Amino acid sequence: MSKPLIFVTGNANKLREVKAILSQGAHPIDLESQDLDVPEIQGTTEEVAKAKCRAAAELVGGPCLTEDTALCYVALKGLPGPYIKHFMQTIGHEGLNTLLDGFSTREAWSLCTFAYSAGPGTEPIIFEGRTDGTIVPARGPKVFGWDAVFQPAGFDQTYAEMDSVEKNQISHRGKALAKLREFLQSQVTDS
Ligand SMILES: O=c1[nH]c(=O)c2ncn([C@@H]3O[C@H](COP(=O)(O)OP(=O)(O)OP(=O)(O)O)[C@@H](O)[C@H]3O)c2[nH]1
Ligand SMILES: [Mg+2]
Repeated sequence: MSKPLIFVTGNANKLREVKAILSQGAHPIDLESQDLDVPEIQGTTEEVAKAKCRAAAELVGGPCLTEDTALCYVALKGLPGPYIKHFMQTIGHEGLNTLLDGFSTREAWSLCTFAYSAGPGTEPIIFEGRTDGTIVPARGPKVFGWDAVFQPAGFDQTYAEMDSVEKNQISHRGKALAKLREFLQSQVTDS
């Protein structure tokens, strides 16, 4: 390869290890690094939610709304959090339970984050709703995400066992939507 390959990273330790390995062998790879600010969806629920909304606004080319849902374990200081989708797809309902084996608490909270952007380049506004509960062996229909393993505090049913009206009244999403609705309605003018 004539031109050096650009490794986009701001991490000097990564660069050192990658350079060391790629410079070995019959065809050493010539690397250069550039510390560029590229989207990397990792961080707090708020950071992930805002990044999603910014990207969506660019694609939509105007005002838009996004929503990101997190499932946060007390024992894991809030993880899996915004990464719950990948956890759910990989380890399923059973894995979401066994993940907590050996910990002293199975408490969790579900967190919904709506993000509204007025358009590309404008900072998203966040509306959050949180419901505390416990992770339990799956009960009820397994039609929506991790509904079957989340039992809200003060109830003896999982989200999956509740009817949708009851769930919406107490859910993370229901609480976030109440705030979002107030905001959106306050934006409406009579003109
Ligand atoms: O049991 C559940 N009760 C809920 O109330 C709920 N809300 C979302 N989810 C799941 O949690 C992950 C979030 O990921 P997520 O926010 O990125 O959503 P998504 O990728 O499905 O949609 P979107 O990103 O296109 O809006 C996904 O696996 C969703 O299926 C829920 N599961
Ligand atoms: Mg998603």
